[in-house]
This record gives sequence, C-alpha cells and structure tokens, in this order.
Amino acid sequence: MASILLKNVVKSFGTFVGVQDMNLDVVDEEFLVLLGPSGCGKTTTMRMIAGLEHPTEGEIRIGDALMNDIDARDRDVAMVFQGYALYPNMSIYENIRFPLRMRQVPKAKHDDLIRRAAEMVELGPFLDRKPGALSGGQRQRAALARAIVRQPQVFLMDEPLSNLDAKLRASMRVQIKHMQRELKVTTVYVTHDQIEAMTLADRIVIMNKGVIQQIGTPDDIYSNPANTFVAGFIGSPPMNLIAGTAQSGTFSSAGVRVPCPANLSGNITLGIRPEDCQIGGDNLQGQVYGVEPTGDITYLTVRTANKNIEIKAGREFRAPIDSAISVGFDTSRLYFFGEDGSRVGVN
Ligand SMILES: Nc1ncnc2c1ncn2[C@@H]1O[C@H](COP(=O)(O)OP(=O)(O)OP(=O)(O)O)[C@@H](O)[C@H]1O
Repeated sequence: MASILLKNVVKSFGTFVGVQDMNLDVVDEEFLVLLGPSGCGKTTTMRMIAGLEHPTEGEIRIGDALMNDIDARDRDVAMVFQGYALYPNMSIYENIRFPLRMRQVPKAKHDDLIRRAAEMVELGPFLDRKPGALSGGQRQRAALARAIVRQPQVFLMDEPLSNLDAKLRASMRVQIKHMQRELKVTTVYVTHDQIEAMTLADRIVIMNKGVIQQIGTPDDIYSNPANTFVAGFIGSPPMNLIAGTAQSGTFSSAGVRVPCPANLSGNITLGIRPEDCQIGGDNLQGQVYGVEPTGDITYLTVRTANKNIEIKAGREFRAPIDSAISVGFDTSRLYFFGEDGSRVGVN
C-alpha cells in the first residue's frame, strides 16, 4: 500500500502543455477519481503515474520513492483500461495468472492467488472459459481480477467501465468500490462520468485544460464548487449559471432577482441548482419552454430573456408550453461567482 505524490508536475507535448503544474497528494488506501472533459489531461496524469509517460518537469513519488526514472514495469502498479486487453487464446485462469508469471511469483502460490482474485469478482465458475465466451461485464471483471491478483501498491483504472451498458456499469461500480475497500489498495481512477466519480471517490480531482480546478470529497465538490467550471460540470442537470449584476444587496438579471451579499457589486454570475428552485415564488419570472416527465422527477425548462433555467419539479408537475411561470429559489443555497469565474460568496 502506498501514497502517491505529484509535485509541480508538467507534461508538454512540443509546445502544447497537456498537464500544467500539477500538485496532488493521494493518501494511502484512498480512492481518488480524476474527472474532467475530454482532453483535460486525465489519462496523461495517469500514464505518468504508471510510468508510461515521463513528466517534462516535477516529481512523482509512490510511497517515499521518487519514480521519475523508474520504468513502468518496475513500479508496483496494476492498470485496468477500457479495453479489457485479455489474451483471447488463453483461458480466464491463464489470463489472471499472467502477471504472476511476469513477476516471477513462485508457482506454488499461483492457484490460490488466482482463485481468490476470481472469487472476489465472482468469476470462480468461469475460469476455464476463453474471453470470447464471456459477456462484456464478465470480461471486465476478468481484467479486474488480473489487476488485483498480485496485490499491487497502486491500482490505476482508466475508464474501465465505459464499454459496458448502463445497468452493468452501475453494478460494476459497486463491485469495484467494494473490492477496493476490501483490498485497501490506493486507487486512481479516470473518468468523464460524474456519476461514476461521485459514487466511487473518496476525493474527486476536477480537471480542465490540464489544470486542477478543485479537489474535494464528492459532497464538498457538489455543495461548495470553487468556480463556474466545477459548478457547471457537476450535477444533472448542472447548476444554472445566470450572468447579471449585483448592487446594494440585490442580484438582478432579466427576469431574475435575488438577495446577495451587500459587498458584491458589478458583474456577477448567480448559481442555483435545479433542485433548489420551487414553482411559485418571486425570484424568477419566465415562460415554460419545456416539460419533461421522467417518472419520479419532472424536468422543467423556464425561458427568460437571457437564458433557459433548468428546474427539477415534482413528479406531478405539468404546464402548457409558453405559459407564464414564477419560480422561487432557496435563498440559503445561492452561489455567486466573480468575473474570473471563482466563487465570491454564499448568501
Ligand atoms: N502523445 C501526445 N502528443 C501530443 N498531444 C498529446 C499526446 N497525448 C495527449 N495529448 C494531448 O494532451 C491533452 C490531454 O490528453 P489526455 O489523453 O490526458 O486527455 P483526457 O482528459 O484523458 O481525455 P479523454 O477523456 O478524451 O481520454 C489532449 O489535448 C491531448 O490531445
């Protein structure tokens, strides 16, 4: 088991900077998720920890040891990628065994280790099959078993569930989390799926354009977004961000009026989550633009002169398109952001 430290890590590709001055401290036994849009530098960060890319600047440590010049195969990490990368001609048993052979683990220990790893991902009955005779979820579990079989210091997982359908992804999430808790192996997991990040992570690192935007627990990231990027990235639908002006304790924008901290003035962006809006009230006046019943929640889109606002309404809510509507905001849950996008106060 081990901690991972990235200190002032930069990765450039020619003149393009893929990862900028990254500082990250992954605690021993932690499940850390790197989350961000395509191209934000998640995989590059992961590949540097694995030793598949070398940082242009900075230090990478696993435990206390400096890794910069250590080959990937000499770092005690196991990786799971989105493609399962199983050997098609080998049985699942032999596939799981592969890392034990590579690491020259004494043969006498193999059978026990393989069966224990297979048991953990519920693949015990499938060990004799070839990968082609397994479902996608079973293959992904075989890839996980192969990663855990030799109990590395660190697991690195890069979008391991993205090839699976939604139902299977949900059940594999639970399985991965359970397995990580049981094995207590420090884990770095890359995804662009916020639900995966929220459900799996002890802490989430949100990245954009090679820069860390915020590091925090899922609750913290959701409740206290550091800037408009994080606020607009997390949540489904994400936080409504409404540009307007603040003056003398009031924020206003076309059709929107809410109290704000008296010290705010000038161009401000208001943030309000869809679930913190209620039908009826005097903070927002607009027209119904869309009503989407989904069973438990009805999603309502309200049009104002400046922007469409997303609201989670009760399951029974229905209203004619284009009808006038008034909405109240939970004023204890308003967010304000300055011109550079960073958070400036909670009312
Ligand atoms: N070998 C390379 N040469 C040049 N540019 C690269 C190289 N590898 C990555 N990049 C660039 O660095 C940036 C970060 O890439 P990276 O793969 O880390 O993104 P990501 O966040 O993992 O994206 P995705 O979710 O799409 O996999 C991207 O703009 C990418 O085009």
